[in-house]
Amino acid sequence: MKYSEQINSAYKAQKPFVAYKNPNENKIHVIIQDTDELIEFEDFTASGFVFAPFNDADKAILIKPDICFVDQVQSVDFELKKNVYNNNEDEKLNHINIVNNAINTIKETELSKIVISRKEEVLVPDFDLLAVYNKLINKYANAYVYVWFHPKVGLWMGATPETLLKVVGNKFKTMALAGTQPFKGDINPIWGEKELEEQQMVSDFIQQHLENVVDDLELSKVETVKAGSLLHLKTNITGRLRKSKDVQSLVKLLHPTPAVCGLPKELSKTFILQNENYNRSYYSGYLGVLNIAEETSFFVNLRCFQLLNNTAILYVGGGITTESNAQKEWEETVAKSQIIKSVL
Ligand SMILES: C=C(O[C@H]1C=CC=C(C(=O)O)[C@@H]1O)C(=O)O
Repeated sequence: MKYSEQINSAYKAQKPFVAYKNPNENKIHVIIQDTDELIEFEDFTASGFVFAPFNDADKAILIKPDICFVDQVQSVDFELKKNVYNNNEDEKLNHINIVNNAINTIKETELSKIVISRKEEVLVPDFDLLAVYNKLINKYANAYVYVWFHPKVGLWMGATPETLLKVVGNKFKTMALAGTQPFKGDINPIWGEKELEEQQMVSDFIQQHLENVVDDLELSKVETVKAGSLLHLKTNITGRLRKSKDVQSLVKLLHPTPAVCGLPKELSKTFILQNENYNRSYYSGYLGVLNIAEETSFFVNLRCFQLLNNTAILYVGGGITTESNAQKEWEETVAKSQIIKSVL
């Protein structure tokens, strides 16, 4: 069977499933659970597909790998929708107010970065799961592109540029991702001080925290990476785990990353939970395979949406520092929302 048939039949039968494509791979992996049991994820020695929320207070879910399947990506020809701008003045004002509040808080406290996000609703009366998923796969080759479904939770889909953690044996990889500018044809553009500093903070944080729990920690030079119509700054980070059970402590250290939460972690998380005025749910959580074929690969749930009846709920955010400009931060979230809107 093709992956499209696997996905369609699991969805129709209301079975929990996930399909994903790793960055720069031409394969779709499908994992299906045979029952509709909602399995809470707590045990890092388990095997399956993890779907974890931003806030640990919410439930992380495990899909059991009862059926596993790999297939080639199907290529599709299509036009991306252009300039699907958000003209909702209330949403804009609300976001700008929270961003200004974050900038003032950073100036007055020991916080140096807070990631502020928002959600946006788009009506999708003729939503076609496979058509949208195939567009995301074909458009975002270097992203991790997934569709996840549980009959007791709902449907999520996304194309994320951020790896939380990849562990094979005792070797691990992670990344420090931050800073955004639109791609205008040059893959090596000049970056502003705000973006360079923001990314450096993320790198420093990861380095300081990992030094105590891993060996041979190495950080690459900062490079520019393309995520659809956007560019980000990234440092690749590699090392060796001291004990295999350290995966759990590594996840605890890294999640939520400064790319989705802020610095210091607990203070920025508290600010987010008290001020964002909505529930991020699984946006900026993490997802991926745990102990399947000796591999654990988790990605941060960015550039994603949730399907609720006939509405796609998109989630977008950006890192705020003292150098931020609230109007520009709003525009950055609008640009990020295009990644999803252009395929809906
Ligand atoms: C929080 C998001 O992006 C993060 C990842 C890369 C660059 C980011 C930035 O420039 O602010 C964000 O930290 C999002 O897409 O919702």
